[in-house]
Amino acid sequence: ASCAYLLRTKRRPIFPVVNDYPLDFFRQRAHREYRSNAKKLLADGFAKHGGPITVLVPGGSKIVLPSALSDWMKTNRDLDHQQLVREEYFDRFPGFEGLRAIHSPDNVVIDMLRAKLSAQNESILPAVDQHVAAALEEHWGDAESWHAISWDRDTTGIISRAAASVFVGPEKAADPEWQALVQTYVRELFTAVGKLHAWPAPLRPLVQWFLPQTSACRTLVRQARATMRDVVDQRAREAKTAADQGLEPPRYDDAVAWTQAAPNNADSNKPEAGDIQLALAVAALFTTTEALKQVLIDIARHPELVEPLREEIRQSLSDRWQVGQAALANMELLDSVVKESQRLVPLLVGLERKVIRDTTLPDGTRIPEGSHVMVDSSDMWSPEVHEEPESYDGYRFLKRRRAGHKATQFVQSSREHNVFGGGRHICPGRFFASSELKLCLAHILTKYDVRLKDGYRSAPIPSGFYAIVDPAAQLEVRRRGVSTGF
Ligand code: HEM
Repeated sequence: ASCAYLLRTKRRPIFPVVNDYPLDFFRQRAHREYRSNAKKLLADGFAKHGGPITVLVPGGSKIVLPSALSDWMKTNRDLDHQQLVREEYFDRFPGFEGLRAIHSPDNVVIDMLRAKLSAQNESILPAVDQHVAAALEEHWGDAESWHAISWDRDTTGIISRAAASVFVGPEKAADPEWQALVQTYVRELFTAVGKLHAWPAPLRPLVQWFLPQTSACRTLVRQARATMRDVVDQRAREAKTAADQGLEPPRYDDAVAWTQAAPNNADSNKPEAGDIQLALAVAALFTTTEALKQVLIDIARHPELVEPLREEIRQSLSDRWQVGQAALANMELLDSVVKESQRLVPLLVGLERKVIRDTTLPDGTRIPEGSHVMVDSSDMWSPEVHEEPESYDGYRFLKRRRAGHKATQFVQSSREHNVFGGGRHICPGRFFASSELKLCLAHILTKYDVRLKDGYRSAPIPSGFYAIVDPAAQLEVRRRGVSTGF
């Protein structure tokens, strides 16, 4: 047994290990504690050691640094987020092209998001607004009596369509087949990644050929590529016809058009249009849907927030439902509510990086190449940062904003709230996520009442350093007697 232990321990951990137990030769207890008790492991570890710690996780170990080292992490070029995605999400496997395209060498996806989905872009908002309205009608219906929604389908469906209005454009945004394709891809891909992690690393390249989820991903990539080739070809034909007739070609304001117009479009390294669409869905769908789900649960649990939010939405959009960036920026209480919901889903770590060459902490400790590092996120629920940190206060960030604190807005990442990461890899989709969420919630709160099923208690499900919003939440809704506008 000790030989097994020695074989597994490739290198001695440089920081104290917080889940190393006597006689736990096969690390069963270490992994169990990590999976179900990580919050306490980290809290106790930092209290005891007062500095960086190591946590044993299935397949290896991870270094967690105190949040005081966030700025060091953000600016350190020896640490890389892309390498982490490459290794931890297996982006070289066939079928995972949608993941690979996020970090394609020409950076087409991230450059496009930074340029086109900034806080300034107004032109995309009407399409998002229109698709959110249509998706809500389709998924939540118009029954004026209380009825349960299908929790995952009827939240994912709205975010997916809101995003598609900007990602894939008018031809496919409302197409149920396309919606099913991208949603299934994201689900199968993340499931496949989880399954692959359960296998020893050397076997994964073989195992991936036999998992049903990876096989589904390969099929879906082929379908996405074929569909998007048709869209691109059709647009090229339209442009040619218009040019032949001396007319202006139709204009498109979506990710298909933006990436086609990218300077290196002719580059043979450029990912296919279908891969780009899948990449956008991989980055945008699960994250934003999780945020919507949690805020819906929190609003249902705090009905006292509903009227003030409705009033703020009414004032921001005016009686004519005038959607624009200024209107969204005026929804300060809503912004605070969404950020507060995000604060309490216990994502225990942030700024995950791979060490791509040996690096040195400010105190001189060397961290070797290949290490997996991240920072502790417990400032989000620390009594030193927040009053009554365990309780939900929708006004929390609004009050902090009015009191002159920094980084109080949803899109602002900081040491105390690093849910969007930071430094050169900071989430380039956060402005869009904010617009989508605000528009969804503006429609939902204006048109629907929401509540949790009587007696139902909901809590996020922790899984190691991460957590998912309650996947079985029972949300009931009813249509109010109000149409769009007011
Ligand atoms: C509430 C929703 C979202 C959350 C919580 C979120 C969170 C994150 C986080 C934590 C990172 C890693 C940053 C780092 O480690 O420094 C990230 C990266 C990224 N996000 Fe988001 N994200 C969200 C929505 C979106 C959306 C809507 C898009 C696309 C429109 C998007 C696109 C990306 C991309 C492309 C990256 C990779 C950046 C890079 O590697 O340089 N995200 N996101």
